[in-house]
Amino acid sequence: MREGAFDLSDEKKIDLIEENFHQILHTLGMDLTDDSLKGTPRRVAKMYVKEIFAGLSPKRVPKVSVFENKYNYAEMLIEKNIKVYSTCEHHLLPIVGKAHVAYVSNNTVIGLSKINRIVDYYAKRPQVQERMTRQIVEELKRHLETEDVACIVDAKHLCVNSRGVSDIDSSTVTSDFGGVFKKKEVQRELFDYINFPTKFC
Ligand SMILES: Nc1nc2c(ncn2[C@@H]2O[C@H](COP(=O)(O)OP(=O)(O)OP(=O)(O)O)[C@@H](O)[C@H]2O)c(=O)[nH]1
Ligand SMILES: [Zn+2]
Repeated sequence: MREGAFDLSDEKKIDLIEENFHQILHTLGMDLTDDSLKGTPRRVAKMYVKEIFAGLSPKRVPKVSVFENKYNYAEMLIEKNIKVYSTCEHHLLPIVGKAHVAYVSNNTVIGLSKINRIVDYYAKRPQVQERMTRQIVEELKRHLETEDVACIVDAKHLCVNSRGVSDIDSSTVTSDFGGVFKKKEVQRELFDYINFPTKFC
């Protein structure tokens, strides 16, 4: 991350990005007096700062309370099919997919939704999938005070699916296996749970 980037307020960032997007669209020959286009530079700026790149701001890191594992639950816990909406940093096109996160408690547990929130926080940046996968695991290791954390991400990159090589069906799988998840038999158990057909209706 560039030094000093956090010194600017969100409002200032939106103003500057708006100006630059105005210039980009103008250069492309778009008529920025047109009703439907004239708000676009500011809309894009707001979307970057407040939505799709909101995870660049450390003040938005999810607050995670940890609890003692009073349930004496000693097996792996998996939060699966977590939605991933991210943006590839090479082309600024969407990355859309699912993350599956697992951990084995070292006497510490966290609220389930915090896992989804951590995934979302690191997704909301210009990303590469490999880095995002590792960041999710590192953040959870820190809160849970254990190495026994794993994350698998399966996502479609629109920069691959909709332009360039234009391969609509391909997706990218990344994984990070910490501690006990380095063992093949533990990974197999994790894959079985992920592939378990969860149907509620
Ligand atoms: N490793 C990795 N590569 C990615 C990710 N997202 C996009 N890419 C790739 O980053 C590469 C950027 O390569 P360049 O050759 O600089 O870009 P380009 O000329 O537009 O490449 P093409 O996409 O092949 O047209 C492309 O191969 C993308 O598919 C990611 O999350 N991880
Ligand atoms: Zn890309």
